[in-house]
Amino acid sequence: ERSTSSFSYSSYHTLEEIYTWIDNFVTEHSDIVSKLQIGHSFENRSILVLKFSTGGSRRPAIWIDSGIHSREWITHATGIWIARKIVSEYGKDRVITDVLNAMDIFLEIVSNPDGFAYTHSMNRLWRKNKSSRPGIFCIGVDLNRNWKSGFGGNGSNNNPCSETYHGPSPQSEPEVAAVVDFIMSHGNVKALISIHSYSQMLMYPYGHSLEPVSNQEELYHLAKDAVQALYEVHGIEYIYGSISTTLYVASGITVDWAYDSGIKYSFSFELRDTGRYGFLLPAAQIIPTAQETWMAIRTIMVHTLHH
Ligand SMILES: NS(=O)(=O)N[C@@H](Cc1ccccc1)C(=O)O
Ligand SMILES: [Zn+2]
Repeated sequence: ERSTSSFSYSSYHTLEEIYTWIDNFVTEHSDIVSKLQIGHSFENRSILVLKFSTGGSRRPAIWIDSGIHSREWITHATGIWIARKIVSEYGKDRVITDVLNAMDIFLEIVSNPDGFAYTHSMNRLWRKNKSSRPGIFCIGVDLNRNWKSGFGGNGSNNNPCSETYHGPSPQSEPEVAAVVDFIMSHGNVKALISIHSYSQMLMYPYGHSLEPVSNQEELYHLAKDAVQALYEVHGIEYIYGSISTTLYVASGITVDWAYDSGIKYSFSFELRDTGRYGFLLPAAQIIPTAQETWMAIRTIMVHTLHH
């Protein structure tokens, strides 16, 4: 269809519908949004990033990704809603206006397009990407275990048939390499937010070790404030803390790589719910989830702007 006005933000969508929405969204908001292609997936689908910018060149930036695990459909839906929220709040909400007058925002809504397409076609609960290699008869690498920091450590698996298979080497997967290349060449990303589901948690590094990061106090208090802002929207309670102490040890994860690459405000969300529906969260919860998640992300953005 020609415009986003017929797009339902309270429904789940296919890859094709999301990519069409992206094109219409960029056309309708070309003054502030542009579409970047940062690479191709294993099965040769485009890897797309929305850039929100009000000018300048290579401004400090905030990176947000969703959908790294393809079955976590609430995260893509939240990413789409957040894209629209950013453009609707610019010029209205003082905080977002200040953020966008000083920083750029990059939003990668479908970080695992092959896996996402597969959840619509063959297996709703597929998690990994769809890479295959000679002599290995299980498909896919866990894109949240393929990053360099702590690669191959505890909380990742060397078995290609495992759901947490880390892949043959760090950044072996094109979906990870594309993000690493983009963020490293940009060189001015100040915050990274990687969105997963489910468990209702807001976490920060490290996942691969129990040792606290240098700015642990700051991240703890920022997470606390973000979770409070989230709670005030619909009364949903999140827990927060470092990944390894709050959830479990996980190695080769996005936020550990980001942190070790100098992005000192790196967070990972686990959105709704706590297990009643899990990955099959009803569409009726998309907008409430996005609304509350936005308030937490907004809290992180404004802290990043001022520090
Ligand atoms: N989304 S999930 O169910 O896969 N859980 C995540 C938990 C997680 C999220 C962020 C960093 C490390 C670990 C996972 O990758 O295991
Ligand atoms: Zn996940």
